[in-house]
Amino acid sequence: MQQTASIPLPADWRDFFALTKPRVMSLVIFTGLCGLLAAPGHINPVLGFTAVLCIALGAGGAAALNQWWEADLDAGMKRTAGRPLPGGRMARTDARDFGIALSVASVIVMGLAIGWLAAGILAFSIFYYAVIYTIWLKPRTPQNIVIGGGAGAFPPMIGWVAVTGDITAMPVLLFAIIFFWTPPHFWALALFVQSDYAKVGIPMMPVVKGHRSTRRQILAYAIVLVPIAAAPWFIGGTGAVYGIAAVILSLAFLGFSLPVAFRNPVDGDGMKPEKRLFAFSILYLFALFGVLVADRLLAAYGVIA
Ligand code: HEM
Ligand SMILES: CC(C)=CCC/C(C)=C/CC/C(C)=C/COP(=O)(O)OP(=O)(O)O
Repeated sequence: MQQTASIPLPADWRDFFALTKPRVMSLVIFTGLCGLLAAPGHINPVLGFTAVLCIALGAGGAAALNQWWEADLDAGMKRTAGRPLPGGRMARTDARDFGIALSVASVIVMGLAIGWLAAGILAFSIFYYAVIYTIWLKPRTPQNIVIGGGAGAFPPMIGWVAVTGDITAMPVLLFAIIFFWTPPHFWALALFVQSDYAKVGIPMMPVVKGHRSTRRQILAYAIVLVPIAAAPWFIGGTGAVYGIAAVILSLAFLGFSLPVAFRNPVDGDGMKPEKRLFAFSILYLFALFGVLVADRLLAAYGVIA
């Protein structure tokens, strides 16, 4: 519902910053930066910085549009009730305009400074998150984050394409890694904030199919992630440093998923395995993409073949 002008709206720059979901987007930006640094070829550092800035602005803009659309839902959940819109610190139209401005600016600057293929993928991922996921899938299907997860998987591809100008097997594999990582990442969290989603009628997997089915699906995605994460090495796109680290990290991810998969929680047990899996999912992606870049730098400086 639109807030009335009589309500004081003391929004300052901190509220606009919060609207970009900076903590979540830090990993989105990091994977975009790693895609750019791991790509073969050279990009002028100023242009490289511009490309990453555009990914950050686009992701932040999409996050603002997500919160513009979901202000009423966010007001109903403990985890999100303090955000700038449900907190009553910002007019809803301001969030919408801010989101549109960031999104449009990011795509135009990316197109003019870097290239229109990277800009096109950026525009599509903004549309994917703000419209396909937020407006269409999220309120309709428990597969919302499986399909919608595609939006968050594009940033490394955008970074890569900013350097090379074309889409090859490697950026597609980087996309696939985040695509298969997203369900265990999110469902681990959904298992311990399930009552919040149920309260506002969002059909997240644990709410619709129950926790047992969600747990088994987490395991299935964690299993598939092992070969997918190692695939850049199998196809010769990286060296053994990445390959071995990818296998170890992915087996650890599987190790964190196993206790979640076969657990039957009781009230008040703290949901520790689920919380550990969620925390490790974030560490996993930071580490995997970090090693991807390290592997490339080691090869570039002749430390490894
Ligand atoms: C559709 C896909 C996804 C969904 C539904 C999802 C959902 C969530 C939610 C609800 C949180 C809790 C954050 C909060 O309290 O506001 C979270 C945290 C987080 N997500 Fe995701 N996520 C998705 C994909 C991604 C992707 C693609 C990335 C990065 C590549 C990512 C990175 C993070 C990080 C870093 C956090 C921790 C933020 C913190 O420390 O507070 N997520 N995610
Ligand atoms: C370049 C570009 C556009 C990148 C987009 C990156 C992207 C899609 C990230 C998804 C991560 C995210 C904030 C999920 C939150 O889900 P939610 O919005 O359902 O969570 P909530 O319940 O906290 O609102």
